[in-house]
Formats: sequence, structure tokens, C-alpha cells
Amino acid sequence: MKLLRKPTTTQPPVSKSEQLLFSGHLRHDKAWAQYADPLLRMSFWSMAKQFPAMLAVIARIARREDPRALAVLVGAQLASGVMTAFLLVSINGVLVALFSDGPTTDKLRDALPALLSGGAASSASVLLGCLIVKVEARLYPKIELACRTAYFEMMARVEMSAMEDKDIQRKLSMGYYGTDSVRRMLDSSVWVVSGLMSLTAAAVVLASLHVFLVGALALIAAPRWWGAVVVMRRAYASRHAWIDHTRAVDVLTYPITRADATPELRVHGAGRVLADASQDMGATAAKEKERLGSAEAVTEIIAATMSGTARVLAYALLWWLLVAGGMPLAAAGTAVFAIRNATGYLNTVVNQMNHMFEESLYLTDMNNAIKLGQEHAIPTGGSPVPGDGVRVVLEDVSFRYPGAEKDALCEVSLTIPPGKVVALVGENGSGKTTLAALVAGLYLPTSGRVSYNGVEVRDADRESVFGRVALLSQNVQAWPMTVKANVHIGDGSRPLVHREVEAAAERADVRTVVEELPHGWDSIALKGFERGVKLSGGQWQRVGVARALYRGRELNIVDEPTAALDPRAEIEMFESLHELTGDGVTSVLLITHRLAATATADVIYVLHEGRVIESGTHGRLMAIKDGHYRGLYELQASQYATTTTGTTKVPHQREGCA
Ligand SMILES: Nc1ncnc2c1ncn2[C@@H]1O[C@H](COP(=O)(O)OP(=O)(O)OP(=O)(O)O)[C@@H](O)[C@H]1O
Repeated sequence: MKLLRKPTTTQPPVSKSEQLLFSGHLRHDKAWAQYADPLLRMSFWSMAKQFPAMLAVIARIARREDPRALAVLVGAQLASGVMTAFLLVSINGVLVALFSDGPTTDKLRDALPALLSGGAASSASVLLGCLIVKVEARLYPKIELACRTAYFEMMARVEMSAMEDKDIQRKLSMGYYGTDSVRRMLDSSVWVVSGLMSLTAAAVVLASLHVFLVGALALIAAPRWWGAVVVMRRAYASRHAWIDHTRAVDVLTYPITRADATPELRVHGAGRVLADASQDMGATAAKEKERLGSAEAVTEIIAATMSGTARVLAYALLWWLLVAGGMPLAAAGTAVFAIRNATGYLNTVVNQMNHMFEESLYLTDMNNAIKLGQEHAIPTGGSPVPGDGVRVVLEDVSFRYPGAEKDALCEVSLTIPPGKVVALVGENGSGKTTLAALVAGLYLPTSGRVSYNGVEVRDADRESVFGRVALLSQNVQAWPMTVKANVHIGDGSRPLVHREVEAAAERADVRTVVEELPHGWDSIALKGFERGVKLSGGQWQRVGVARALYRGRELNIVDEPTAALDPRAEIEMFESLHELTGDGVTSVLLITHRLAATATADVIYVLHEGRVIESGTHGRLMAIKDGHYRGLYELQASQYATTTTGTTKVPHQREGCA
């Protein structure tokens, strides 16, 4: 009896393309894996036991969002169940009248009241159905929105160090799939509850006709239920085993639609390779679909045969009751009608309960994610940072990333005074970006202290720390919104003042570029949308500068700001960073590999393997014989020295071709 066994999760075979492209299966760090066991353990009883608890969760959320809509929904469903019972009783009344003795006109007259009440019950059911649809349309979006908002708000407040922890990150991201589960569970629960109500009504009517008929109904329903659960479990097992395969096809074919992959897709013929692989892997998946289809057909035959046999037995029972038990023909007619309807309700209840069970797993993930996110949230409250300008002091600061085997920073001490440019230099991986994140208050040190105007960041109101900082990084975040909004988002908490956006763009030397775009400031920074534009890397970097200038805070943390800039723009950028400190209050923490730019910094800290190994002005550091900074500087300078053959002329901005 292969069909009765727990479905297996045998891995799909490796296709030729997978072998060529991935050297075997392409496996993901998958969130789905954890669902396999609960889903495969799913049985009718486990679902039935969990149903009240699931309903309670949904009802709690629905009551919080719109108690009136929930009350109407519950009331309408109860009334709908009553109408079903009423309809069955009316049908019985009609049949009793029609099967009685006497002339046809009398029989029809006697049946009329039951006929009218049945019609009224049917009309009421339709109206109640409409009311349920209307209330659902009001309640569902509210619930979905509330869940999403709670999730996004939580995600925006999680400490960055927690986000670095793979396990936490995985659990948090899994929660996303549960944000619309409550809505789907509510939807299914409406079906389940109304199905159960109608089923109960049918069972009560059958019991009133003869108690054996309820048993017959259970016998008819049981194989159907079994069949539905077996098919569902097999589908889950297959989905689980094939999820990596499905995702691998998605990952592989995604670049075909991307504009930035276009040249290699065409010139190297990569598109052909990807399309062939998609076809090859698709053929393997098609075989699995065929296998599922065949298995489902066999299960259906078994379930239908068992259910059909039970139905024959039920009708035999009715026959016997008619012949030997004295049951009136009208009652038998009502019983046939009730059995037919009840089987339909049962199918609905089984299918919708299966959905609810699956969704409840995702909902649990969302609740766990929100709880976990709250545990790792940036604390609110604390001491505000006092005074104008900021003096950031790091004392013996060490920092280790979650799960890392060694410290990224070791006992670092430095000061960023107001009105100064402080530069951080060092080889790749020496800890500059990590240090900048600690200065910004994004990470808390593993040991040591970071303080803002004497207030330790750990005890400070973190909002007040963030409120003093403007960030400018190498990879400027291109938000999917207008270019204007992309500048304004630097300080999105205050209303957008177009004049100020323009002024910031002017200072960042990007105003003309934006204003010459076909839709100017209203261009959308996302290709593929109406008014969409694609800015170059250097243009984005300038938009990033405009964003930081618009924010206009006392401490500017600038990480490799010129990577995408041409030489002229690079020189102008470093000059303008220096100008920022002219007010004696604004300071700049500058991270760069261009050592010519650090020469004018007020103080330079040289990092090596997470430690500060030298510090001072350019002049002082260059005076250290065999110094690290001097070595790096001379190495960089020598590249220019060997290639310079005369005066170098930086070409002027290109004029338009037309
Ligand atoms: N999110 C992270 N999780 C774990 N380790 C990290 C993480 N980010 C950086 N590291 C490690 O911390 C060390 C310092 O990295 P960091 O990015 O601060 O160096 P950097 O000096 O800014 O390098 P670059 O000049 O290449 O930008 C490196 O060994 C790096 O591998």
C-alpha cells in the first residue's frame, strides 16, 4: 500500500545542464526546508486540534483592526448556517406535501408555504453571501496592512549587528512571507466556518430523519477527506524536494530579462546557454508534474470508489428504512438532498483547513520574526547628545562581527573634533568601513567606548546620535522614486522644500544634469517605469552628495566618495568636503584610498588589520622613515611619476554632439 505511506522527499535527478552550470544541484540557504516536517506530519486530527487556536489568532487581529466588521462577518456566517438548515427543512416540507395523498392542486397548495419559506431562505443566503463579500473587502486590506506595517516597522529598527547574524537575518526575512497569511487564513476560515455551519445543519436534519444517516454521511466523507490530505501531502513533499530546482531555473533565467546583462547575452551567446538550460531543467520538472498527476488520479479513484461504496450503502440504508422502517418517501428525498449537499460542504472544509494549516506556519514565522526583531531593536530613549557640533571619541574600541572568528577592530582610540577633516586610510579589509559604522552609531563596540560630546553611544538616545550624522558611501542607494525625492530622502522627516533640493544639487554639481533630463526633477530613478531614467555611476555619486548636503548635519561620514567620479569631479569633491568644515562646527570623517586627497586632512589615522598603527598630519606621517603611510603614499605617487611625460591637461566637460 504505497499510497498510505508518508510521502518521500527524494531529490530530483541532476540534469545535464545542472551538472554543467552548477556541478550538481544548486542549493539554497532555504527558509522552506523547515516547513517540510510539519507539513508532512499533517493529518486530519492535527488540523482539527489546531483549528480553534488558529481561529483565535485570526479573530484577535481582526478584532483589533475592525471589531465592527468582524462582528458583522461572524453574525452573517451564523445567519447563513441557519438559512441552510431552514432551506433543508423547507425542502422536507415541500416533499412531504408533494408525496401526500390527494389531488395535485391540493398538494401544490399545501407545498406553497414551504416553497415560499425555502425561496426566502435561499434569497437570504444570497444576500448574506453579498454582505460577507462586502465586509471581507473592508476587513482584509486592513489586516494585511496592519501585519505588513508591523513587520516593516520592526525591520527598520533592528540593530545592524543583529542583521549581520545569519540566523537572525534568516528568521527575520522568513517573517515576510507571513505578512499576508492572516488575510488568507481569515479568508479560509470564513469558508471553513460557513462549511461547518452548513454541514452541521445538514447533519441535524439527517439526524432528525434517522440517526443512522449521520453515520452514513461520515462514511461517505471520510475517504474524500483522506484523499484530499494524501494529495496535499504528496504535493508538499514534492514542492519541498523540488524547491531548489525551481529556484535554480528562476535564478538562471532572470539575467535574460536584465538590461545590464544584454551585451554578454548577445556577444558571448550566454542567452542560448541559459535558454537551453531552462528547457533541459524544465523537462525534468515536467516529469515530476506528470508523476504527481498520475498519483493523484490513482488516489482519486481509490477515494471515489470508497466514497461511492459508502454512498451506495447509504442509499441501501435509505431503501431499507423506506421499505422496512416506515420512513416516508418525502423524508428519504430530503435525506438524499442533504447527503449530496453535505458532501460538497465537506470538501470545502477539508481543502480550506489544509490551506489554513499551511498559512499558520507562515504566520508563526511572522510572529516569531516580529518578536525577535523587537528583542534586537535599537533601544528607544536614553540621553540626548548635548551641544552644537559633535566631538566623537573612541577609546580602546574593539569590534567583532557576529559569527566572525577574529576582531575586525582591536583597541582603536581616536577623536573626531568639530570643524575638522579626519581621514582613515589602510589596505582593503583593514577595518575602515567598520570603524565608520561604529562612529555613526550603527554598531555598538564589543568592548571599549564610543562617545558623542561625552555621552556614550550605548546610553545615548540613538535617534539623537543618528540625527547628528550624514552618510555618503561609495554605493549610493538609488531609491525607486523621483530624483527630487532621492535628494529629499536625506532628511525625509521634514517637508520637501524644492528650493533646498536645488541648492544642494547645485553644490553637488548635479543640478544641471538633473534639469536636463526629459522630466527633470520628476524623473524616476528606475528604468522600465514611465519617466524612468538611468543615471551614470558618477551622476549617482553626485546625487548622493546632494542628499548628504540636503541633510546638512554636523558629522559627515564619507566612505570612498569619489570611486565613480572623473578626475576633475574628484578634485572638486575633496575641495568641497574641506569647505564644509569652514564653519568650525561641521566635521568630516573621510575614508579613501586616494592618498593625495588625505594630504590636506587635519589628522590621518592609518589602520592595519583592525588596529591604528600611525596617526598625525600628512607631513608628520611622511616624516616617519619606513612608515606604513609613507610607504603607501610613495607607492601610489610612483604610479603617476612614471607615466607623467609633461604637463597633464584635464579635458573640459564634453560639449553636446549636436
Ligand atoms: N558584515 C560583515 N560580517 C563579517 N565580517 C565582516 C563584515 N564586514 C566586514 N567584515 C570583515 O571585517 C574586516 C574589516 O572590513 P571593512 O569592510 O571594515 O574593511 P575596509 O578597510 O573598509 O575594507 P575596504 O578598503 O576593502 O573597503 C574584514 O576582514 C572583513 O572581511
